[in-house]
Amino acid sequence: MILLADDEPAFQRLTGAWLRGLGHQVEVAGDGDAARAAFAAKPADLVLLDLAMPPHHDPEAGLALIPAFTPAPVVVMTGHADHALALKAIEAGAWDFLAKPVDPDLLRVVVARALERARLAREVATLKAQAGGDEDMGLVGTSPAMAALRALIRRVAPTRLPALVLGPSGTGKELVARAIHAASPRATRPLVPIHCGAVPAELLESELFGHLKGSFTGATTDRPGLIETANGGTLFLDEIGEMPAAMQVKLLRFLADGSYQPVGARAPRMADVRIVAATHRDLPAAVAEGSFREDLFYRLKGIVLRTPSLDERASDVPLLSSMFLRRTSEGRASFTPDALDWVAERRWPGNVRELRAAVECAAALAIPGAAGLMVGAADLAFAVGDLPSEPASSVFKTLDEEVAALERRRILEALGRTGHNHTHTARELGLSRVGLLKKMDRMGLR
Ligand SMILES: Nc1ncnc2c1ncn2[C@@H]1O[C@H](COP(=O)(O)OP(=O)(O)OP(=O)(O)O)[C@@H](O)[C@H]1O
Repeated sequence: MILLADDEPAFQRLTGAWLRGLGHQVEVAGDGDAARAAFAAKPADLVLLDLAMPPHHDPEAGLALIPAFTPAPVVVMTGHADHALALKAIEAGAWDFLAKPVDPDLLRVVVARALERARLAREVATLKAQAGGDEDMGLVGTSPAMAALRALIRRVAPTRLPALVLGPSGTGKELVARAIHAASPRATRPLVPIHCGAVPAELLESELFGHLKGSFTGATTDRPGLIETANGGTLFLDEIGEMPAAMQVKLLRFLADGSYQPVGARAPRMADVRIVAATHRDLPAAVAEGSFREDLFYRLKGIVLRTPSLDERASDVPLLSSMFLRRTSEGRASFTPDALDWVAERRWPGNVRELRAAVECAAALAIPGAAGLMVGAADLAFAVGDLPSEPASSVFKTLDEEVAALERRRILEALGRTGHNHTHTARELGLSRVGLLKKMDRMGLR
């Protein structure tokens, strides 16, 4: 189906007739809002978009609309002299452009190419999902707990049910959300993550639902929210337990009937979005103490998936460690035999995230020897701060070298803890963000 978004009735009739004559189904929308609503109700395979439509008649507003149709290819229609605008549209994600008045032969070719590209993208995504379905779905581990988790993901993925991922910090809840999306029929559409605790409460509504121009100071253009961006796909609400009470009500409404209201909009809009939420918090306890709405909890918990702590799947630790080492060193480093025993014996309260940071940090600190880059137990112990002395594989010649190694270690550890968030890392280390970035540049860590 092709969505033809243009406000001129004569153009709608003529172009619509050409396209139908070529055997396509056509849906017509006369302004930006109608185009979005039509796409939300039934995502088209291709969008033909006039950039200057009501109510703004402003090409910039037209450009801002383009991402709303992801992943359908968008062909923009511009005036003959509007080459610069057409190029801007391509930069904004449009697939191609047609100059008005549209030449029917060119229209036929451009439409056929765009539809073919959409078909190929769908095919690639389906093949990827099928191939991934037989493998580890991005979740490394052969323990029974991981096998059970993967089996549940495969059963849940094809449904529309909301999923709630619970488990301690650093156990792969976000990976589970990604795996559900990738194995679902929505895989060709976007997966949009948002960390509910990281966005200030007063901005969260506009971030999720979008806003209209002029709805508050600083709202200089219409801006789609993450729900609109995720249309047809999946919205991952990370740390749902941090969601402010006022937003919990609005989210509940969206979960109940798929409707939401952008800030400043008069009428509600609809979107078809699957929700996957996650938290390391005890949500039933939050419900019991009144900080999380009970009705929202029951809506979210369509299916509950639990990510096991590393303690519950200790047999996976060596496999995960080897995988992280291979990835971080691009296959150039290996563990000495004592290293794998060491990782298997140690407790990992920060779970996979801590293990990953330790391996990456040890690999970065290890010094190549005659046998290549070998990472030993002492390097790992040094990396996690279990050993106050220097790594076994290195001998510092000068105070500067020792200070540099310490600096590097502290930065890598902090990056690991904050999930590579530069602002949080800088704050933790008492540096300015720019100062941290400069140091990382100097150390080749970016
Ligand atoms: N089974 C796994 N296989 C490979 N990598 C994993 C696995 N589980 C976790 N990881 C890695 O561990 C890190 C933490 O994972 P993730 O962010 O998904 O955890 P989380 O449970 O969402 O944490 P938090 O509750 O702190 O948000 C990531 O780097 C992720 O790639």
